[in-house]
Amino acid sequence: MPKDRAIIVLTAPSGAGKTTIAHRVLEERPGLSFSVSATTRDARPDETDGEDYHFLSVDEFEKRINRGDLLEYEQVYDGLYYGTLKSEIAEKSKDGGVLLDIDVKGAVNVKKAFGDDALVLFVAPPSVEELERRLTGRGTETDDAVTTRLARARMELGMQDEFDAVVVNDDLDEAVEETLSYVDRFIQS
Ligand SMILES: Nc1ncnc2c1ncn2[C@@H]1O[C@H](COP(=O)(O)OP(=O)(O)OP(=O)(O)O)[C@@H](O)[C@H]1O
Ligand SMILES: Nc1nc2c(ncn2[C@@H]2O[C@H](COP(=O)(O)O)[C@@H](O)[C@H]2O)c(=O)[nH]1
Repeated sequence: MPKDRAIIVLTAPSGAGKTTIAHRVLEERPGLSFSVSATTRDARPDETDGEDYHFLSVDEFEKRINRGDLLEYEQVYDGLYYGTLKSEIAEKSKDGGVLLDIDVKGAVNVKKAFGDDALVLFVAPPSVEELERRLTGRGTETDDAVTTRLARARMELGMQDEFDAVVVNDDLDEAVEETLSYVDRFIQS
């Protein structure tokens, strides 16, 4: 029987490919909804406010924290805030399931909050060298930002055993298939 509430989290070091996998999973499973996070970073050229993120000022983000609107939040890189809005989870988790694309510490907090109602998949890059190639190739970060993200990645890779399963994103199609099989099993469990 399908679950009453389903929270699926893709977490990974920056650049491992979780957003790419998340988009493919949402295309393949249209019943799932995406949890649109709030952030204080600037939108990238291909990003849309309200679809990829809710882009907020620091002042607005801090007001939301003080109002208790956030399920979890982190200052992930360079003091930028990223967080999951409770309002994104409340209905979507009951209505076909919700997919979160969040950092590793946030994923630990979501698992603590939701226990068996949450499936947390760690997306691992095939190697740190490939992670660096992907981050550099994406062209969205400065060289300094790539260095910061890689330093954090080394710590995050050491935490992969804390999650429900690890999907190695080497061949993208295979990683998407593996993710879908975990998602389907979880939703039906
Ligand atoms: N299997 C793959 N093989 C080669 N390139 C890939 C693969 N998966 C993703 N990429 C590429 O790697 C880059 C990083 O992917 P993506 O933006 O999805 O990572 P991310 O984990 O969501 O990063 P962030 O946490 O910074 O948002 C993108 O340019 C994407 O096209
Ligand atoms: N703890 C949370 N982390 C989040 C959330 N939304 C996104 N993220 C993570 O931040 C980094 C950087 O993202 P980028 O889009 O600037 O490359 C990445 O690991 C995201 O997964 C959130 O709501 N909470």
